[in-house]
Amino acid sequence: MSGVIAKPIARPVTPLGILTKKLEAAVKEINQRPDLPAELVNNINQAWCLAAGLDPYLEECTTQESAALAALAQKTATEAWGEHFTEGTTVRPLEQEMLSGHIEGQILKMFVRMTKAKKVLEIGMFTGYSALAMAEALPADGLLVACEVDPYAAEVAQAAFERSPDGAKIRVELGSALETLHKLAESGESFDLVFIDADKREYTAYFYILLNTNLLAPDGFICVDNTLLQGEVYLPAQERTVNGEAIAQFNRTVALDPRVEQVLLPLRDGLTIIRRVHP
Ligand SMILES: C[S@@+](CC[C@H](N)C(=O)[O-])C[C@H]1O[C@@H](n2cnc3c(N)ncnc32)[C@H](O)[C@@H]1O
Repeated sequence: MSGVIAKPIARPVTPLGILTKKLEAAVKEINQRPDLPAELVNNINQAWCLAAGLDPYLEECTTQESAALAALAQKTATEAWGEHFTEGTTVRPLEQEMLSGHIEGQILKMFVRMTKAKKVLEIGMFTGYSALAMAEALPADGLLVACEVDPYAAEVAQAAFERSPDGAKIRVELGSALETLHKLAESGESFDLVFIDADKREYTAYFYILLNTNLLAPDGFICVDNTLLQGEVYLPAQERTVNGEAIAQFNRTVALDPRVEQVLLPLRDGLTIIRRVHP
């Protein structure tokens, strides 16, 4: 026995991951077909190499995550999330694929540094990977408020925060994100950077609360995860899931709102960056 805990393989949850898996299946198939034209076989093999090589190359060229983040990613990957839900340990069906991870964590961390944010709001914390990544870039007197509805996920996150020198900058708000946002707005809180990553069907409601109150600081930025929703937003509308339709509507809402400017980055499952426009 090696003593190493096996890490379950994560299923692909990004357009690139799904594309790579489909190309891999096509490559297996065509390589057993000597009758196919060599150019077709070559093109499909090259397409697979292009797709499969991108994420590992991004990993290779991006600053390594801290030991605390690596340990948290490992802990999240080895939790029995399916059993936790059926046994009632979690109140929501959670899965390891929800964790943003190394590249997105480093991007969010970079945004905190670039914007010189001192107060960050995260809507949807899960086990705390993105919260801790952003907290690592905050100044010593910075604050990150993280909203999470699941007590077990919050417990895993809190344990990781206590093991990190940057964990003390994080305040967890347990409960429904919408209720927490109203409470924060009523108490006059304001944030330089907001990361939206909770219930996809509530994204538009989060967006409106942030813009209609002072929760988003006048020069603040909003980062929104999963705005490509595994490609569903640009694939035929009749094949969309409920979440896919919710994100497609959210993207339209943002695009039509004259109070903001935005860009959708094709990073992982899509990351939209939004800024309030000053007339
Ligand atoms: C995709 S995960 C967040 C991943 C995390 N940001 C990260 O990068 O590791 C979404 C989280 O939002 C939480 N969530 C979903 N709906 C929520 C709600 N209405 N209020 C608060 N949290 C919610 C889920 O329990 C889950 O932990």
